Amino acid sequence: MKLRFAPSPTGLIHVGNARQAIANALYARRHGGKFQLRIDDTDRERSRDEYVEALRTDLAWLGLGWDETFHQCDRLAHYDAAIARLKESGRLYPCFESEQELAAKREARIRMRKPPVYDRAMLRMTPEQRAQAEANGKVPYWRFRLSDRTVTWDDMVMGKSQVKLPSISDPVLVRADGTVLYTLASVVDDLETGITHILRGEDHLTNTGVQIDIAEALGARPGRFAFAHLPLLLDEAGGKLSKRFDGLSIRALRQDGVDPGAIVSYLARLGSADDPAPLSFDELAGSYDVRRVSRSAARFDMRQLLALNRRVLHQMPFAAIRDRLPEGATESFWLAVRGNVDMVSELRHWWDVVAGVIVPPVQDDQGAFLLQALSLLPAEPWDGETWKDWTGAVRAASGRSGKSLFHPLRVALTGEEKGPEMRDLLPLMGHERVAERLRIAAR
Ligand SMILES: Nc1ncnc2c1ncn2[C@@H]1O[C@H](COP(=O)(O)OP(=O)(O)OP(=O)(O)O)[C@@H](O)[C@H]1O
Repeated sequence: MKLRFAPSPTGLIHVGNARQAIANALYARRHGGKFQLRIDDTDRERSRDEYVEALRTDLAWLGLGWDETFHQCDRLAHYDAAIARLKESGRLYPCFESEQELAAKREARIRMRKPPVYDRAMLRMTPEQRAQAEANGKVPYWRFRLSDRTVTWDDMVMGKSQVKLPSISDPVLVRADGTVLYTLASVVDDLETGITHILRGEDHLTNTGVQIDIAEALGARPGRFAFAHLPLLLDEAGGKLSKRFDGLSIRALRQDGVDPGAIVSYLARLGSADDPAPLSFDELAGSYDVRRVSRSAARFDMRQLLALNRRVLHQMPFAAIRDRLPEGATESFWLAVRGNVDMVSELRHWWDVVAGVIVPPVQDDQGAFLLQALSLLPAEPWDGETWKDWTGAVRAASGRSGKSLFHPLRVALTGEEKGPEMRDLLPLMGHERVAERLRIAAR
């Protein structure tokens, strides 16, 4: 068994693309198959090396390793061989119509209330007419003659699926400059590199009908591939995601400090019968079933992702996050703050609170109270009991309790209204820092 993720390097991958990559990787892991990363870079105008680099980095960051990888551009000779075979069997035929001619034909068909399907005029050309066109300096591009049938398959997500080939225009597979189009290159690679299962977005449904026909024209047996078409992921407003706007790119989520494990957990189960839960890749793979993915479009919801991110961080051991913590951060720091952060990027602030410099806000009318609290601050060493002992003494001396006791102290020491337990933070801050902040806040 072998699966593949085959992005075109035309932009930063977004959560929709990542959902497909994750589905393929989980399916492969679940069933002991291989996972291939194929770079679909035959469109030289839109493909960029920096996006190849970016997508490798993003997939690796998500923890999606691959067993093999290649660029379509390195396999041009294989596509040429397939093109030669299809020409020989008469399935590829040369065309000379210009864009304008085709547009005019389409309009005419629409006016006659006929479907705007290519009329195969070029298939009826005589050899003399072809020779004449070429003598006039025209260079042909090549269309694939689709079979006159309805292609059906049992889709693992969409169920019984079909594409009526007569209602589709014969696809162009070779441009006039001799370069191959994705539609053919993809089939050649899937056949020659032993792909068995194709999980991809439902934007490929019609393509699948066409590609099954091409695969069979190249000698593949019917049913050679198993297919699953996952619904497209929409943004929160129900709009289409695009590699051109990078708001929901994996890169942006990474820069915002979202944990890769949370992204994978979220996207693996979003729009399926299973609720997203903070699970490791292996745990997700253990129960992964693509048939449980819903047929309707799923919406990406940032709040749900952040809620999951919080749960992932909450249970994360120090060793797993050490590299992403601010320099010098200790295990006790992590254990103190992990239950209170939505994103890794917030850790910088909490590290400054316990080990750096923050400027606490001046609190009106609290000066005397804060100085009184300062005078009762115990000497070090401090531990998990110090906060309780200290505030107990402050309560007795000031007569305050509840919010009026704790709130001014928390704000003076952390600059925040809410946050991790003060009993955990206090020993990390140490006497000198605490005393200084009380003094500043009391001014
Ligand atoms: N919004 C989406 N939700 C889910 N899957 C998507 C979405 N957009 C693309 N995909 C899937 O991502 C995979 C990678 O495809 P591809 O790189 O062609 O993405 P694309 O975003 O459609 O890019 P391009 O605009 O360059 O064609 C395909 O399986 C495709 O079906």
